[in-house]
Amino acid sequence: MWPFTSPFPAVHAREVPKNAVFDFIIVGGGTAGCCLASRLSEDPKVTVLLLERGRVVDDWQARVPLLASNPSRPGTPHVFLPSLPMKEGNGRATTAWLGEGLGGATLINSLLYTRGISDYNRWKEMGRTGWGYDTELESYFAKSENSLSQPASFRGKKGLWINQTFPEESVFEPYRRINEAASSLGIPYSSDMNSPDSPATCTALMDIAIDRNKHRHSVFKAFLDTANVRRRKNLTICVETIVTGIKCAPVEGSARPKAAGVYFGDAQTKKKSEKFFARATREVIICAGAISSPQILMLSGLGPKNHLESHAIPVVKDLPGVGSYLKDHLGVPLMFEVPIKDSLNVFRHGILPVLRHVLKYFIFGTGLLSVTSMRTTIFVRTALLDETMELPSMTPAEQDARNPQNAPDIEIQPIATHLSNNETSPMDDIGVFSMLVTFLRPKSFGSIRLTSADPHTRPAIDVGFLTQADDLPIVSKGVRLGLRLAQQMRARGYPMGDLSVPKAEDAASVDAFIRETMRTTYHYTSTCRMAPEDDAQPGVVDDELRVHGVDGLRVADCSIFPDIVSVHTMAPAVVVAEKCADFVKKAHGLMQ
Ligand SMILES: Cc1cc2nc3c(=O)[nH]c(=O)nc-3n(C[C@H](O)[C@H](O)[C@H](O)COP(=O)(O)OP(=O)(O)OC[C@H]3O[C@@H](n4cnc5c(N)ncnc54)[C@H](O)[C@@H]3O)c2cc1C
Repeated sequence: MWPFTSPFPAVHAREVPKNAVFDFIIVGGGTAGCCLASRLSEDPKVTVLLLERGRVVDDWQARVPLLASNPSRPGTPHVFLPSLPMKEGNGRATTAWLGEGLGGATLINSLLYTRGISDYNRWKEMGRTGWGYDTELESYFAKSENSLSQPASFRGKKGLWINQTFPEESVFEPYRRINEAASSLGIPYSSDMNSPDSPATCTALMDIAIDRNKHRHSVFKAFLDTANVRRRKNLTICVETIVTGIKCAPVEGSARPKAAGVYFGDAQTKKKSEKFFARATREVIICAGAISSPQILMLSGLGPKNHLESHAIPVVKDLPGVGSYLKDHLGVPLMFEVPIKDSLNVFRHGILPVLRHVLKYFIFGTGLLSVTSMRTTIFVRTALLDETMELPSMTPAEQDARNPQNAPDIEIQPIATHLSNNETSPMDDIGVFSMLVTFLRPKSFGSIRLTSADPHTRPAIDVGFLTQADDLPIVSKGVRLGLRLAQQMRARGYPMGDLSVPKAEDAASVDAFIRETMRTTYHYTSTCRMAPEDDAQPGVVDDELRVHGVDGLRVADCSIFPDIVSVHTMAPAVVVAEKCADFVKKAHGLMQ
């Protein structure tokens, strides 16, 4: 039992034998990569190499749900990457945050498990065969999860990845108060927002990926459990290793090159001159996330021709879609002063609250440390709201969560702390409650571009927020909904002072506030879209995630989303991996 468990069986780049050969090589041991490595290595006859840039992080702090997501904690496996200046955001940058370690973003994220339903039916309407929700993806969601709280038959009970709800939402008074406020505006409550029968516009208690011991259930812990990995002699996990490119070799008698293997090196930049290569006899699958997957493709000569030539990278295949359609959910934080006991900042007020919650966690598995900072949420299709931000009664057709027309376009995420980007803030010492007004259906898109042909240099991130005119009015309505919720909370006697809100509620003041405060919510997608090459926004992979024009090469992570989903992106990333595993097994005659 932890802390006496044996160390995780991972190796480093220089320990992989020279000219090693594997059936499958997976690039990136993040959310999708861990799941895929687990599925492919279930078959002892195939060999799998998983290469991950970050470390194995499995100390006690990494297991405590709340602590692990604190970037100021030394040892948090993450990187911050400032974006390019936002043209529509007064030239400010926003900071992308990535989890870098075995488990990827699930090492540091809020663990909220949201499926999205109509999103996949929209993908199907866009022409993506095999990606609708009901008959095509629901079983994959169920396969990966073990839902401890939700009884419905479409929720998985035997999967490796545990999630549960925490009925203690009232730990923070504002969470209970905001739900009451939403209800007073006519927004219905859903007991399982992942149900196809839930109203699409709703408030909900979230499912959170936390195990029975109240430990963070990252995909690393779920899919690559130490004992399991030890038994799998056919799975090699290589960490602190950066993949620098894919070798695409010509194939005799074919116009299409084949992915023959992977170049990699030590992720420590000081040792970057050491170079290694491993050969893949069957496939290479890139799971490096929506920021890095397009970077790796471009470094390998797969991307927009002119861009590759500008970095003197020989073009293997002109793929204009690589990195070209980055989508993300922009967030606008509204912040209010509340009593300190109702805020996570209570931890900064003396040792007693800290001791109380540490004891509660380690003795009973309860208290603030046992859950991440979010518990409830509000999803709204703003077109349904009237001018006063109230929701007139919805028809059954308007509530149908399967219908893409009904997908929410705004989420109001209640968070019991401030959302200042500064390392220290005057708001550290007072009670703060934030509503992160999150825009779920952007038309705007940005891009990922190389800044150098050196794989150790991070790419340029242009988030592209609000570059399409249709987006701002919806974000503005979302902000006004947030302000109306605050008004309702106050009207019911909850003391809230304004800390960061628009100066006034007229359109100009709200728009100015949005431009001054908008930021990423870390849901990067669609940089290697699943779409045909001749799509209006050219695709990178086909409906079975194979890279156009190259054999033996797939991409499987959030980058392949044909369009961003209107929920959080962790569970959808896992479903992409589950689906990819079956594509691969089928293609190589490995289906049981
Ligand atoms: C702070 C934060 C909070 C979030 N909260 C939630 C939430 O509560 N719920 C939710 O649903 N979503 C949340 N998200 C989003 C969600 O977690 C991610 O969108 C999703 O997990 C990404 O999965 P992925 O497989 O595409 O990429 P990742 O999980 O990012 O995995 C990519 C992996 O590839 C590795 N890699 C990259 N480049 C290389 C290379 N060159 N060589 C080798 N390895 C490489 C990386 O180190 C990483 O481990 C959050 C994200 C963040 C950052």
